[in-house]
Amino acid sequence: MDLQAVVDDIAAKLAERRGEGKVADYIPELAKVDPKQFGIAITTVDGRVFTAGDATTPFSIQSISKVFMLTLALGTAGEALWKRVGREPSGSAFNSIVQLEHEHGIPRNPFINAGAIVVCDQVLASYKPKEAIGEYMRFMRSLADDDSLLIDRSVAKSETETGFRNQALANFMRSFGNLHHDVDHVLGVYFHQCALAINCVQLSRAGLFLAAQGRDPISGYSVVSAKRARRINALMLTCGHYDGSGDFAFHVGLPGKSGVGGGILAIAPGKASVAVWSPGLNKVGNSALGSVALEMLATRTGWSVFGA
Ligand SMILES: NC(=O)CC[C@H](N)C(=O)O
Repeated sequence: MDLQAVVDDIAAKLAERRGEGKVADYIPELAKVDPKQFGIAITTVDGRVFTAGDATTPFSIQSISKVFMLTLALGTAGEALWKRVGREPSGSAFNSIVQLEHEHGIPRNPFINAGAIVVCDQVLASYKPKEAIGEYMRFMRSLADDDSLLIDRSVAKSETETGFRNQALANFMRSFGNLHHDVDHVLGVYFHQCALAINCVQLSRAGLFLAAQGRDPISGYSVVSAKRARRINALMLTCGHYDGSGDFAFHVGLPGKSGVGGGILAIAPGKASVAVWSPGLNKVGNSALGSVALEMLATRTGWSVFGA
């Protein structure tokens, strides 16, 4: 299959739809991003890279970071993490608080904000806040095979100043005893992980271990066990798009994780890691054109985990 022709065709077909959706504006710094951008990058398990559009323009990783922080937290806490966070789709918005009261401060899954905040708290059991961010950056640079990755401090600051909802979630969980560290420290780590600037090429490279049974097929480095990679993919499939997870499985059929920066990481197990980016979001907070692009890709490649 000519994957370069596939991504070129997707970018060409979506050219006139650039700007669809609504850029996240609850984080003031993200509201400044030009919505008419679109990029796609595929890194295959045999190390080939195919790109089209704005594939090397950096964007804010936002919630896609939750996949990588979860990987780090499972590395330090192992299965004990699952006592503090569930593995069920929430059927609610990414920043919802409603289930937390009924479920005694235990978030539904690690990919909604409440769950990701618990994951940060878990990482702080092993590292001081600055070290936790340092460890995350070391991990991301090594996975992306790119030492130039940086956190966008203006995005982190913007979210620190306006993250009232996340503060509410963190304080609420603390009241149930499911947050063990200082709320400001936990959120400091969370906001900085979300503020990582990354482009489609770097992101598709960073996710490659999930397409290759936990092992980076290019460096040969074992990131996680095959079982853990499979389980992270399962969580991405069921919970990676919040209240749009069912629809994403229906249309695309790949484990995926979205972020309000407009990026989506999708994993085609045994085949490739794919990153798409377009800042305009649909009503559940997932990239509008990014979702369409991945549906086109899945249709053209037959890569859906549910069959061609
Ligand atoms: N869905 C997202 O990407 C949300 C991440 C964002 N940093 C927040 O906490 O609101």
